[in-house]
Amino acid sequence: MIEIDQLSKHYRAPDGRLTEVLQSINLQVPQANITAVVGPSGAGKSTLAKCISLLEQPSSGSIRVNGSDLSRLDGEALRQARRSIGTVFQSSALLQRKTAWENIALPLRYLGVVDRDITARVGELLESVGLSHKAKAYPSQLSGGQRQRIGIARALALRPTVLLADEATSGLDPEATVTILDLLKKLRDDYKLAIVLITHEMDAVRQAADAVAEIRDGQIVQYGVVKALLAQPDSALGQRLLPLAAQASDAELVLQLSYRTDVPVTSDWISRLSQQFGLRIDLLGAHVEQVNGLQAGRLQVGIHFQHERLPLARLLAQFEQLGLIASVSGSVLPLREAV
Ligand SMILES: Nc1ncnc2c1ncn2[C@@H]1O[C@H](COP(=O)(O)OP(=O)(O)OP(=O)(O)O)[C@@H](O)[C@H]1O
Repeated sequence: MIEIDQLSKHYRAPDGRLTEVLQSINLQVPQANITAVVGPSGAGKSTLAKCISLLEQPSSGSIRVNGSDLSRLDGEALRQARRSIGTVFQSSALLQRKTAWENIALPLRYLGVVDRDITARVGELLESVGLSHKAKAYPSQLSGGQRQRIGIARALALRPTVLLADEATSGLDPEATVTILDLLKKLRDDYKLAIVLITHEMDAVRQAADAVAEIRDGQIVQYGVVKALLAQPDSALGQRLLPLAAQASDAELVLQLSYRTDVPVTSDWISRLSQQFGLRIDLLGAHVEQVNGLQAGRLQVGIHFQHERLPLARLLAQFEQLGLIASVSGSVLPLREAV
């Protein structure tokens, strides 16, 4: 488990002025969990990654891995501590003149592990990233996604409990991205890894993350469990996880809907509701996907009341029964009247 507590980082410019890059960051990633950190360019993601990978010392605050504070160490203690955190970056940074096998073996060689144990461990790692057949290939003979998988195997060589993946899928094609994200999920489950996934791609968050934190101007401005965010029609992060392009409507009431994650939504809900309450329901936009084995969806609908106006609370309750959480995003009626 990694616990980041009140982490701040500032840089001092040559003229003595301070630039506050991270301010009081709190983030916990338990074992067997992938937490994504998203945010716009310049928000502080790379600086956070450097602090987690112990390349930079925090100005204040702590970073604890399995209870021990790694942020105040130096020398041999720091070298030892680094082993509990594996890192993969955007470019897999493999040595070009060494084979995939030799690249993975490097951290073990530096540590003085005996040859027989290196052979066993590298074999195991190649298998866990699905590339046993590429042991003898050089990086130039591998695809971008395969290089990244070898980079992940190397990051895991010393059996870390935390894996930091900093833009690990940026620049990969969609197919390779899916392979890497599936691999991260498998490693999370097999090795109970706490994975910090730094990314600017919401697709990656949707496909792989259990939780997501949004960082802006050096601060965490939103945090949530992905499953819960997907079921919140009015959460900004949830909306970005399942972005929706909806057409305009002249309906009396426009509702945002999200699938509840605990009740399956039947495909005929529009006709059922329409018939039951004499409504015309226009589907203005929809984004429905499987997310971590769950059917997740965000929809926008326009409601025309054909007969009497149904009280809003009653209508929302009907949606909820059908497995849809609704919130009002537009109404031509004063809402008081609609209620
Ligand atoms: N060594 C440094 N000295 C001074 N300012 C720095 C230093 N490193 C980063 N910064 C500043 O800190 C802020 C955050 O930078 P950082 O690289 O962490 O952002 P980021 O979220 O990773 O952006 P991107 O997605 O573009 O990589 C930026 O305004 C940057 O200029």
